[in-house]
Amino acid sequence: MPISPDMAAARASALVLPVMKSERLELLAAMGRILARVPVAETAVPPFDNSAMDGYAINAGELIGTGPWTVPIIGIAAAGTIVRPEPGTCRAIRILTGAALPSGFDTVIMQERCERKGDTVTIFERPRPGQNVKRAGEDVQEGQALLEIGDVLTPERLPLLAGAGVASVEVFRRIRVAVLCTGSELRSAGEPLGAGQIYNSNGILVSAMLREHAWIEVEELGIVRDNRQLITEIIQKAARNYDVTITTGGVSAGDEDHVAAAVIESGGSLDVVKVAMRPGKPLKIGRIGISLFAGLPGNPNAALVCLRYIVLPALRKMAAKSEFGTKWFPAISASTYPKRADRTEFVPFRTVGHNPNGLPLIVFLGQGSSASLSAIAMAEGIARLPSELSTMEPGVRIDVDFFRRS
Ligand SMILES: Nc1nc2c(c(=O)[nH]1)N[C@H]1C(S)=C(S)[C@@H](COP(=O)(O)OP(=O)(O)OC[C@H]3O[C@@H](n4cnc5c(N)ncnc54)[C@H](O)[C@@H]3O)O[C@H]1N2
Ligand code: MOO
Repeated sequence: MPISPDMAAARASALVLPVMKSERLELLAAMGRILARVPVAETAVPPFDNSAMDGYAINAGELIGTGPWTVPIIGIAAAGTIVRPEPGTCRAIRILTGAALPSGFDTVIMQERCERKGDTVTIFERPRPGQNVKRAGEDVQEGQALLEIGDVLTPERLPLLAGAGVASVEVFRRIRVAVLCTGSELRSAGEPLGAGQIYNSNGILVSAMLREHAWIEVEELGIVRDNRQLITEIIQKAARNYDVTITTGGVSAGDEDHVAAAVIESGGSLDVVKVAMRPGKPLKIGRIGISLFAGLPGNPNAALVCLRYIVLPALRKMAAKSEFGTKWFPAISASTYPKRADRTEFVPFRTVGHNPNGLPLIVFLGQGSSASLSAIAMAEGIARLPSELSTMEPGVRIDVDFFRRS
Protein backbone atom coordinates (compact mmCIF):
# COMPACT_ATOMS: atom_id res chain seq x y z
CA MET A 1 0.00 0.00 0.00
CA PRO A 2 1.33 3.45 -0.86
CA ILE A 3 1.84 5.74 2.13
CA SER A 4 1.11 9.48 2.23
CA PRO A 5 3.89 11.99 1.50
CA ASP A 6 3.66 13.15 5.14
CA MET A 7 4.17 9.60 6.32
CA ALA A 8 7.08 9.16 3.89
CA ALA A 9 8.69 12.33 5.24
CA ALA A 10 8.13 11.14 8.83
CA ARG A 11 9.71 7.77 8.05
CA ALA A 12 12.68 9.40 6.34
CA SER A 13 13.24 11.69 9.34
CA ALA A 14 12.86 8.77 11.76
CA LEU A 15 15.84 7.10 10.07
CA VAL A 16 18.30 9.84 11.01
CA LEU A 17 19.86 11.33 14.12
CA PRO A 18 21.28 14.85 14.40
CA VAL A 19 25.05 15.14 14.00
CA MET A 20 27.01 15.82 17.19
CA LYS A 21 30.39 17.07 15.99
CA SER A 22 31.03 20.76 15.60
CA GLU A 23 33.76 23.14 14.48
CA ARG A 24 34.65 26.77 15.17
CA LEU A 25 34.44 29.17 12.24
CA GLU A 26 34.84 32.89 11.73
CA LEU A 27 31.53 34.66 11.07
CA LEU A 28 31.62 34.92 7.31
CA ALA A 29 32.83 31.34 6.91
CA ALA A 30 29.85 30.31 9.06
CA MET A 31 27.29 31.87 6.70
CA GLY A 32 24.43 29.38 6.20
CA ARG A 33 25.75 26.96 8.82
CA ILE A 34 23.87 25.70 11.89
CA LEU A 35 24.72 26.88 15.41
CA ALA A 36 26.05 24.24 17.79
CA ARG A 37 26.60 26.55 20.77
CA VAL A 38 24.75 29.66 21.94
CA PRO A 39 26.78 32.80 21.11
CA VAL A 40 26.88 35.34 23.95
CA ALA A 41 27.27 39.13 23.54
CA GLU A 42 30.82 40.27 24.33
CA THR A 43 29.50 43.82 24.73
CA ALA A 44 26.24 45.70 24.99
CA VAL A 45 24.78 47.17 21.78
CA PRO A 46 25.09 50.06 21.69
CA PRO A 47 28.01 49.94 24.13
CA PHE A 48 27.35 53.53 25.36
CA ASP A 49 24.60 56.18 25.24
CA ASN A 50 24.92 57.96 21.90
CA SER A 51 23.23 60.44 19.65
CA ALA A 52 20.70 59.28 17.05
CA MET A 53 20.89 62.64 15.21
CA ASP A 54 23.19 65.44 14.18
CA GLY A 55 22.34 68.30 16.54
CA TYR A 56 23.00 69.67 20.00
CA ALA A 57 23.26 67.76 23.27
CA ILE A 58 21.83 69.40 26.38
CA ASN A 59 20.68 68.44 29.85
CA ALA A 60 16.91 68.82 29.46
CA GLY A 61 16.38 69.43 33.18
CA GLU A 62 18.46 72.63 32.97
CA LEU A 63 16.02 74.47 30.71
CA ILE A 64 14.13 76.57 33.26
CA GLY A 65 10.81 78.29 32.60
CA THR A 66 9.45 78.71 29.08
CA GLY A 67 11.53 79.03 25.93
CA PRO A 68 13.08 79.95 23.69
CA TRP A 69 16.39 79.27 25.45
CA THR A 70 19.71 80.43 24.06
CA VAL A 71 22.65 78.46 25.46
CA PRO A 72 26.40 78.50 24.77
CA ILE A 73 28.02 75.72 22.74
CA ILE A 74 31.06 74.48 24.63
CA GLY A 75 32.45 71.76 22.38
CA ILE A 76 31.87 69.21 19.66
CA ALA A 77 31.35 65.45 19.99
CA ALA A 78 31.86 63.28 16.90
CA ALA A 79 31.53 59.49 16.53
CA GLY A 80 34.62 57.74 17.83
CA THR A 81 35.67 60.52 20.22
CA ILE A 82 34.92 61.16 23.89
CA VAL A 83 34.21 64.68 25.14
CA ARG A 84 34.64 65.41 28.85
CA PRO A 85 33.07 68.83 29.53
CA GLU A 86 34.09 71.06 32.46
CA PRO A 87 31.47 71.23 35.25
CA GLY A 88 28.72 73.79 34.61
CA THR A 89 25.05 74.18 33.74
CA CYS A 90 22.82 75.14 30.85
CA ARG A 91 25.25 74.53 27.98
CA ALA A 92 25.03 72.68 24.70
CA ILE A 93 27.52 70.48 22.90
CA ARG A 94 27.49 70.18 19.14
CA ILE A 95 26.97 66.43 18.65
CA LEU A 96 27.05 64.23 15.54
CA THR A 97 25.15 60.98 14.93
CA GLY A 98 26.78 58.05 16.71
CA ALA A 99 28.86 60.17 19.08
CA ALA A 100 28.92 59.20 22.77
CA LEU A 101 26.73 61.48 24.86
CA PRO A 102 29.07 63.50 27.13
CA SER A 103 28.46 62.93 30.85
CA GLY A 104 25.93 65.37 32.30
CA PHE A 105 24.00 65.53 28.99
CA ASP A 106 20.87 63.47 28.36
CA THR A 107 19.00 64.85 25.34
CA VAL A 108 19.73 65.73 21.71
CA ILE A 109 17.93 68.45 19.74
CA MET A 110 18.04 67.85 15.97
CA GLN A 111 19.81 70.70 14.22
CA GLU A 112 16.72 71.30 12.07
CA ARG A 113 14.74 72.11 15.25
CA CYS A 114 17.03 74.82 16.65
CA GLU A 115 19.03 77.78 15.43
CA ARG A 116 22.75 78.20 15.74
CA LYS A 117 24.35 81.63 15.85
CA GLY A 118 28.11 81.67 16.36
CA ASP A 119 28.83 79.88 19.62
CA THR A 120 25.23 79.75 20.82
CA VAL A 121 22.19 77.73 19.91
CA THR A 122 18.57 78.72 20.43
CA ILE A 123 16.06 76.02 21.35
CA PHE A 124 12.43 76.89 20.69
CA GLU A 125 10.44 74.00 22.15
CA ARG A 126 10.92 72.08 25.36
CA PRO A 127 12.42 68.72 24.40
CA ARG A 128 11.33 65.40 25.83
CA PRO A 129 14.16 64.36 28.19
CA GLY A 130 16.21 61.59 26.56
CA GLN A 131 14.97 62.36 23.08
CA ASN A 132 17.21 61.33 20.14
CA VAL A 133 19.46 59.31 22.43
CA LYS A 134 20.18 55.62 21.86
CA ARG A 135 20.70 54.06 25.30
CA ALA A 136 23.55 51.70 26.09
CA GLY A 137 22.26 48.12 25.85
CA GLU A 138 18.85 49.06 24.44
CA ASP A 139 19.38 46.61 21.55
CA VAL A 140 21.53 43.91 23.19
CA GLN A 141 22.82 43.54 26.75
CA GLU A 142 26.32 42.35 27.57
CA GLY A 143 26.32 38.59 28.21
CA GLN A 144 22.96 38.11 26.47
CA ALA A 145 22.32 34.88 24.54
CA LEU A 146 22.09 36.05 20.94
CA LEU A 147 20.72 33.04 19.03
CA GLU A 148 19.77 29.45 19.73
CA ILE A 149 21.36 26.11 18.99
CA GLY A 150 19.95 24.84 15.69
CA ASP A 151 19.52 28.33 14.19
CA VAL A 152 20.85 28.86 10.68
CA LEU A 153 23.35 31.73 10.40
CA THR A 154 21.78 34.05 7.82
CA PRO A 155 22.79 37.49 6.51
CA GLU A 156 20.19 38.93 8.92
CA ARG A 157 21.58 37.11 11.97
CA LEU A 158 25.33 37.34 11.44
CA PRO A 159 25.39 41.15 11.96
CA LEU A 160 23.85 40.67 15.43
CA LEU A 161 26.88 38.56 16.34
CA ALA A 162 29.37 40.94 14.72
CA GLY A 163 27.74 43.96 16.39
CA ALA A 164 28.00 42.31 19.80
CA GLY A 165 31.72 41.58 19.29
CA VAL A 166 31.43 37.85 18.56
CA ALA A 167 34.21 36.95 16.11
CA SER A 168 33.68 33.21 15.69
CA VAL A 169 30.97 30.63 16.30
CA GLU A 170 30.67 26.92 16.99
CA VAL A 171 28.67 25.29 14.18
CA PHE A 172 27.71 21.68 13.50
CA ARG A 173 29.82 19.81 10.98
CA ARG A 174 28.40 19.67 7.49
CA ILE A 175 26.52 16.52 6.51
CA ARG A 176 28.16 14.70 3.62
CA VAL A 177 25.89 13.71 0.73
CA ALA A 178 26.84 11.65 -2.33
CA VAL A 179 24.79 12.10 -5.54
CA LEU A 180 24.63 9.43 -8.23
CA CYS A 181 22.52 9.35 -11.42
CA THR A 182 21.58 5.93 -12.78
CA GLY A 183 20.58 5.41 -16.42
CA SER A 184 22.26 3.96 -19.52
CA GLU A 185 20.58 6.68 -21.59
CA LEU A 186 22.31 9.53 -19.77
CA ARG A 187 25.00 11.79 -21.17
CA SER A 188 26.44 14.98 -19.75
CA ALA A 189 25.73 18.32 -21.45
CA GLY A 190 28.61 19.08 -23.79
CA GLU A 191 28.95 15.45 -24.91
CA PRO A 192 27.46 14.29 -28.23
CA LEU A 193 24.02 12.71 -27.90
CA GLY A 194 23.58 9.25 -29.45
CA ALA A 195 20.31 7.60 -30.52
CA GLY A 196 17.97 7.07 -27.56
CA GLN A 197 20.15 9.13 -25.25
CA ILE A 198 19.22 12.19 -23.19
CA TYR A 199 21.17 14.74 -21.24
CA ASN A 200 21.49 14.30 -17.51
CA SER A 201 19.51 17.08 -15.86
CA ASN A 202 18.88 15.36 -12.52
CA GLY A 203 22.55 15.49 -11.55
CA ILE A 204 22.49 19.28 -11.76
CA LEU A 205 19.07 19.45 -10.14
CA VAL A 206 19.98 17.43 -7.06
CA SER A 207 23.44 18.94 -6.60
CA ALA A 208 22.17 22.48 -7.07
CA MET A 209 19.32 21.96 -4.60
CA LEU A 210 21.75 20.59 -2.04
CA ARG A 211 24.33 23.29 -2.70
CA GLU A 212 21.79 25.92 -1.72
CA HIS A 213 22.55 24.82 1.84
CA ALA A 214 25.93 25.59 3.33
CA TRP A 215 25.38 22.83 5.90
CA ILE A 216 25.60 20.18 3.18
CA GLU A 217 28.82 19.02 1.57
CA VAL A 218 27.98 17.49 -1.81
CA GLU A 219 30.01 14.89 -3.66
CA GLU A 220 28.97 14.24 -7.26
CA LEU A 221 29.60 10.60 -8.14
CA GLY A 222 28.41 11.10 -11.74
CA ILE A 223 26.46 8.72 -13.95
CA VAL A 224 26.28 4.93 -13.69
CA ARG A 225 24.64 2.73 -16.30
CA ASP A 226 21.74 0.42 -15.51
CA ASN A 227 23.73 -2.52 -14.23
CA ARG A 228 22.79 -4.02 -10.88
CA GLN A 229 26.29 -5.03 -9.89
CA LEU A 230 27.79 -1.65 -10.77
CA ILE A 231 25.05 0.22 -8.92
CA THR A 232 25.43 -2.07 -5.90
CA GLU A 233 29.18 -1.52 -5.73
CA ILE A 234 28.87 2.25 -5.93
CA ILE A 235 26.10 2.69 -3.38
CA GLN A 236 27.77 0.24 -0.99
CA LYS A 237 30.95 2.29 -1.12
CA ALA A 238 29.03 5.57 -0.87
CA ALA A 239 27.18 4.31 2.24
CA ARG A 240 30.53 3.68 3.93
CA ASN A 241 31.88 7.14 3.11
CA TYR A 242 28.91 9.52 3.27
CA ASP A 243 26.10 10.33 5.69
CA VAL A 244 23.60 10.17 2.84
CA THR A 245 23.50 8.64 -0.63
CA ILE A 246 21.01 10.06 -3.13
CA THR A 247 20.43 8.35 -6.47
CA THR A 248 18.13 9.27 -9.33
CA GLY A 249 16.33 6.89 -11.72
CA GLY A 250 15.86 3.15 -11.71
CA VAL A 251 13.30 2.93 -8.90
CA SER A 252 10.12 1.94 -10.73
CA ALA A 253 8.98 -1.41 -12.06
CA GLY A 254 11.00 -1.81 -15.28
CA ASP A 255 13.52 -4.54 -16.13
CA GLU A 256 16.36 -2.04 -15.80
CA ASP A 257 15.22 -0.59 -12.47
CA HIS A 258 17.93 -1.98 -10.20
CA VAL A 259 18.17 0.53 -7.38
CA ALA A 260 15.90 -1.17 -4.81
CA ALA A 261 17.58 -4.53 -5.36
CA ALA A 262 21.01 -2.89 -5.09
CA VAL A 263 20.09 -1.43 -1.69
CA ILE A 264 19.03 -4.85 -0.42
CA GLU A 265 22.13 -6.53 -1.90
CA SER A 266 24.22 -3.90 -0.12
CA GLY A 267 22.79 -5.09 3.20
CA GLY A 268 20.40 -2.16 3.40
CA SER A 269 16.66 -1.92 4.01
CA LEU A 270 13.87 0.26 2.62
CA ASP A 271 11.26 2.01 4.77
CA VAL A 272 9.57 3.87 1.91
CA VAL A 273 8.85 2.04 -1.35
CA LYS A 274 5.69 3.63 -2.74
CA VAL A 275 4.09 6.98 -1.98
CA ALA A 276 0.55 8.10 -2.83
CA MET A 277 1.81 11.21 -4.61
CA ARG A 278 2.33 12.53 -8.09
CA PRO A 279 4.98 12.98 -9.16
CA GLY A 280 7.20 10.77 -7.06
CA LYS A 281 5.24 7.56 -6.53
CA PRO A 282 8.19 5.11 -6.79
CA LEU A 283 10.45 6.97 -4.29
CA LYS A 284 12.65 4.65 -2.22
CA ILE A 285 14.05 5.60 1.19
CA GLY A 286 15.97 3.44 3.61
CA ARG A 287 19.29 2.85 5.22
CA ILE A 288 22.52 1.09 4.33
CA GLY A 289 24.35 0.63 7.63
CA ILE A 290 24.01 3.97 9.42
CA SER A 291 23.91 5.89 6.14
CA LEU A 292 20.61 7.26 4.82
CA PHE A 293 19.66 6.13 1.32
CA ALA A 294 17.24 8.02 -0.95
CA GLY A 295 16.43 6.68 -4.43
CA LEU A 296 14.67 9.53 -6.26
CA PRO A 297 12.57 8.72 -9.36
CA GLY A 298 14.14 9.53 -12.72
CA ASN A 299 11.50 11.97 -13.93
CA PRO A 300 13.00 15.39 -13.15
CA ASN A 301 9.99 16.89 -11.37
CA ALA A 302 9.53 13.72 -9.36
CA ALA A 303 13.17 13.98 -8.27
CA LEU A 304 12.67 17.63 -7.30
CA VAL A 305 9.44 17.06 -5.36
CA CYS A 306 10.75 14.00 -3.50
CA LEU A 307 13.99 15.76 -2.60
CA ARG A 308 12.34 18.99 -1.51
CA TYR A 309 9.45 17.63 0.55
CA ILE A 310 10.55 14.21 1.75
CA VAL A 311 14.34 13.96 1.77
CA LEU A 312 15.41 17.52 2.66
CA PRO A 313 13.41 17.59 5.92
CA ALA A 314 15.34 14.48 7.01
CA LEU A 315 18.61 16.13 5.98
CA ARG A 316 17.73 19.23 8.01
CA LYS A 317 17.11 17.03 11.03
CA MET A 318 20.42 15.23 10.45
CA ALA A 319 22.22 18.57 10.17
CA ALA A 320 20.75 19.53 13.61
CA LYS A 321 18.64 22.38 12.28
CA SER A 322 15.94 23.26 14.83
CA GLU A 323 13.09 23.49 12.31
CA PHE A 324 13.08 20.82 9.66
CA GLY A 325 9.55 20.47 8.27
CA THR A 326 8.29 22.25 5.13
CA LYS A 327 6.34 25.47 5.68
CA TRP A 328 3.29 25.77 3.41
CA PHE A 329 1.46 29.02 2.77
CA PRO A 330 -2.17 29.58 1.71
CA ALA A 331 -3.08 30.55 -1.85
CA ILE A 332 -6.15 30.46 -4.07
CA SER A 333 -6.41 28.45 -7.27
CA ALA A 334 -7.16 30.56 -10.37
CA SER A 335 -7.26 27.70 -12.88
CA THR A 336 -8.47 24.15 -13.26
CA TYR A 337 -6.18 21.15 -13.02
CA PRO A 338 -6.84 17.47 -13.85
CA LYS A 339 -6.47 16.26 -10.27
CA ARG A 340 -7.10 12.63 -9.35
CA ALA A 341 -8.35 11.57 -5.92
CA ASP A 342 -6.41 9.33 -3.51
CA ARG A 343 -3.02 10.87 -4.08
CA THR A 344 -1.39 14.16 -3.19
CA GLU A 345 -0.34 16.07 -6.29
CA PHE A 346 2.51 18.55 -6.36
CA VAL A 347 2.13 21.02 -9.22
CA PRO A 348 4.31 23.93 -10.37
CA PHE A 349 2.53 27.29 -10.25
CA ARG A 350 2.83 30.98 -11.00
CA THR A 351 1.13 33.90 -9.25
CA VAL A 352 -1.27 35.92 -11.43
CA GLY A 353 -2.56 38.34 -8.78
CA HIS A 354 -3.95 38.51 -5.27
CA ASN A 355 -7.46 38.14 -3.86
CA PRO A 356 -9.05 40.87 -1.68
CA ASN A 357 -7.54 39.21 1.42
CA GLY A 358 -4.05 39.42 -0.06
CA LEU A 359 -3.71 35.71 -0.80
CA PRO A 360 -1.86 34.83 -4.02
CA LEU A 361 -4.01 33.75 -6.96
CA ILE A 362 -2.14 30.99 -8.78
CA VAL A 363 -2.29 29.13 -12.07
CA PHE A 364 -0.88 25.65 -12.55
CA LEU A 365 1.90 24.93 -15.04
CA GLY A 366 2.91 21.80 -16.91
CA GLN A 367 -0.54 20.13 -16.87
CA GLY A 368 0.69 17.12 -14.97
CA SER A 369 3.87 16.19 -16.79
CA SER A 370 6.40 15.01 -14.26
CA ALA A 371 9.12 15.39 -16.89
CA SER A 372 8.63 19.04 -17.87
CA LEU A 373 11.82 20.99 -17.33
CA SER A 374 10.33 24.17 -18.78
CA ALA A 375 7.26 24.20 -16.48
CA ILE A 376 9.40 23.96 -13.38
CA ALA A 377 11.85 26.56 -14.69
CA MET A 378 8.97 29.04 -15.14
CA ALA A 379 7.37 28.21 -11.80
CA GLU A 380 7.55 30.34 -8.66
CA GLY A 381 6.97 27.32 -6.51
CA ILE A 382 4.94 24.18 -5.99
CA ALA A 383 1.30 23.81 -4.97
CA ARG A 384 0.21 20.82 -2.90
CA LEU A 385 -3.21 19.49 -3.93
CA PRO A 386 -4.52 17.27 -1.14
CA SER A 387 -5.34 13.61 -1.60
CA GLU A 388 -9.07 13.99 -0.93
CA LEU A 389 -9.67 16.42 -3.83
CA SER A 390 -10.86 14.78 -7.06
CA THR A 391 -10.93 18.00 -9.12
CA MET A 392 -9.25 21.34 -8.94
CA GLU A 393 -11.37 24.35 -9.78
CA PRO A 394 -10.74 28.09 -9.53
CA GLY A 395 -11.42 29.58 -6.07
CA VAL A 396 -10.18 26.62 -4.01
CA ARG A 397 -7.78 27.40 -1.15
CA ILE A 398 -4.59 25.32 -1.32
CA ASP A 399 -1.11 25.18 0.15
CA VAL A 400 1.85 26.51 -1.78
CA ASP A 401 5.59 26.59 -1.29
CA PHE A 402 7.50 29.41 -2.97
CA PHE A 403 10.98 28.34 -4.11
CA ARG A 404 12.20 31.73 -2.93
CA ARG A 405 10.16 34.32 -1.12
CA SER A 406 11.60 37.26 -3.05
N1 LIG B 1 4.96 0.04 -15.13
C1 LIG B 1 5.26 1.16 -14.46
N2 LIG B 1 6.05 2.04 -15.04
C2 LIG B 1 6.34 3.18 -14.39
C3 LIG B 1 5.80 3.42 -13.12
C4 LIG B 1 5.00 2.44 -12.53
O1 LIG B 1 4.51 2.57 -11.41
N3 LIG B 1 4.78 1.31 -13.24
N4 LIG B 1 6.07 4.61 -12.52
C5 LIG B 1 6.33 5.73 -13.39
C6 LIG B 1 6.74 6.86 -12.61
S1 LIG B 1 5.52 7.61 -11.75
C7 LIG B 1 7.98 7.36 -12.63
S2 LIG B 1 8.36 8.78 -11.78
C8 LIG B 1 9.05 6.76 -13.37
C9 LIG B 1 10.26 6.65 -12.46
O2 LIG B 1 11.06 5.78 -12.97
P1 LIG B 1 12.53 5.46 -12.55
O3 LIG B 1 12.91 6.09 -11.29
O4 LIG B 1 12.70 4.02 -12.66
O5 LIG B 1 13.29 6.29 -13.61
P2 LIG B 1 13.81 5.88 -15.02
O6 LIG B 1 12.95 4.84 -15.61
O7 LIG B 1 15.23 5.63 -14.88
O8 LIG B 1 13.55 7.25 -15.73
C10 LIG B 1 12.31 7.83 -15.88
C11 LIG B 1 12.39 8.95 -16.89
O9 LIG B 1 13.27 9.95 -16.43
C12 LIG B 1 14.37 10.10 -17.30
N5 LIG B 1 15.58 10.31 -16.50
C13 LIG B 1 16.16 9.40 -15.71
N6 LIG B 1 17.25 9.91 -15.15
C14 LIG B 1 17.39 11.15 -15.63
C15 LIG B 1 18.36 12.17 -15.45
N7 LIG B 1 19.42 11.98 -14.64
N8 LIG B 1 18.21 13.34 -16.08
C16 LIG B 1 17.12 13.54 -16.89
N9 LIG B 1 16.16 12.61 -17.09
C17 LIG B 1 16.31 11.42 -16.50
C18 LIG B 1 14.45 8.80 -18.03
O10 LIG B 1 15.13 8.89 -19.25
C19 LIG B 1 12.99 8.47 -18.19
O11 LIG B 1 12.42 9.17 -19.25
O12 LIG B 1 8.67 5.49 -13.83
C20 LIG B 1 7.36 5.42 -14.45
N10 LIG B 1 7.16 4.11 -14.98
O1 MOO C 1 5.23 9.75 -10.08
MO1 MOO C 1 6.14 9.82 -11.53
O2 MOO C 1 7.09 10.67 -10.54
O3 MOO C 1 4.82 10.90 -11.94
O4 MOO C 1 6.44 10.51 -13.09
